[in-house]
Amino acid sequence: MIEMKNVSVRYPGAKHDALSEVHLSFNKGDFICILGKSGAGKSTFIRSINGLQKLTQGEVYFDGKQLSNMNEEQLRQVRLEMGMIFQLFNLIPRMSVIQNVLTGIFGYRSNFKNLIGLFSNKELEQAKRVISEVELTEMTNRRVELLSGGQKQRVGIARALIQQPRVLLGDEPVASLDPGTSNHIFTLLKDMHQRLDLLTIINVHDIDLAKRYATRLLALKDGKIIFDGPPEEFTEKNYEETYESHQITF
Ligand SMILES: Nc1ncnc2c1ncn2[C@@H]1O[C@H](COP(=O)(O)OP(=O)(O)OP(=O)(O)O)[C@@H](O)[C@H]1O
Repeated sequence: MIEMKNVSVRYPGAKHDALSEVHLSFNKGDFICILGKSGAGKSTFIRSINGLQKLTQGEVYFDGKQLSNMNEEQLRQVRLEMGMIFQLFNLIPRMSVIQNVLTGIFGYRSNFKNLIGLFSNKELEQAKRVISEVELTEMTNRRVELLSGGQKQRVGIARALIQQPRVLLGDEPVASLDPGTSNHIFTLLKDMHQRLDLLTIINVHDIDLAKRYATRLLALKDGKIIFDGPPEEFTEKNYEETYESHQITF
């Protein structure tokens, strides 16, 4: 479904690659968690998958089609098939839950309809359905700035789901949440993943969460993949290698 061939990213002026020679493929049904300490390249990795990040080298393919050969319209279509959730939710605070969720289908509609906020009954029904799937029906018309962090992230998930994606990407979606709420969000994500038969790829700091939910773990260090396998094979030694801190001498 997604293939990364020899992918590297180096930011302008940087001495090292943020992502270095990554060769991987992902299939429907994989629930992948990406581990790595701060700066390891996790966000760069996620953004490379949906074409948000320009590559320095290599190629990403979605259903066999090369992202770098696509025009803006084709890339927009690909991004509609890849829902994304974020650490800081990326919601519009003064708008209601349902208004935020409906922004998820802006990519399918004309700018004019988006501008005047004209939605069909079918679109409103779709929005209500995904809001109920994330258990927020009672909050449908509440402004999102009045919600808790966990509720905001559930709005973020509903906004991704209304796109009817085949791939769900998460860039540290629980990093701002407490452990109980993080666990609830992951339960919800795993449930969606199985019900909709998605490919899910999520960056996560918390190794316990990753081990509990992932079917496949990836660990990144200095932009390189240093582990790729089932969670039960991720050993203490792998952990130390992934999170090893560099000694700073003064
Ligand atoms: N826009 C940018 N311009 C220059 N350097 C960047 C940019 N974004 C990231 N980097 C650098 O690239 C490397 C990888 O960053 P990235 O954000 O992908 O890591 P990360 O693992 O997601 O970190 P964190 O967990 O702190 O979010 C880091 O050294 C970072 O400083």
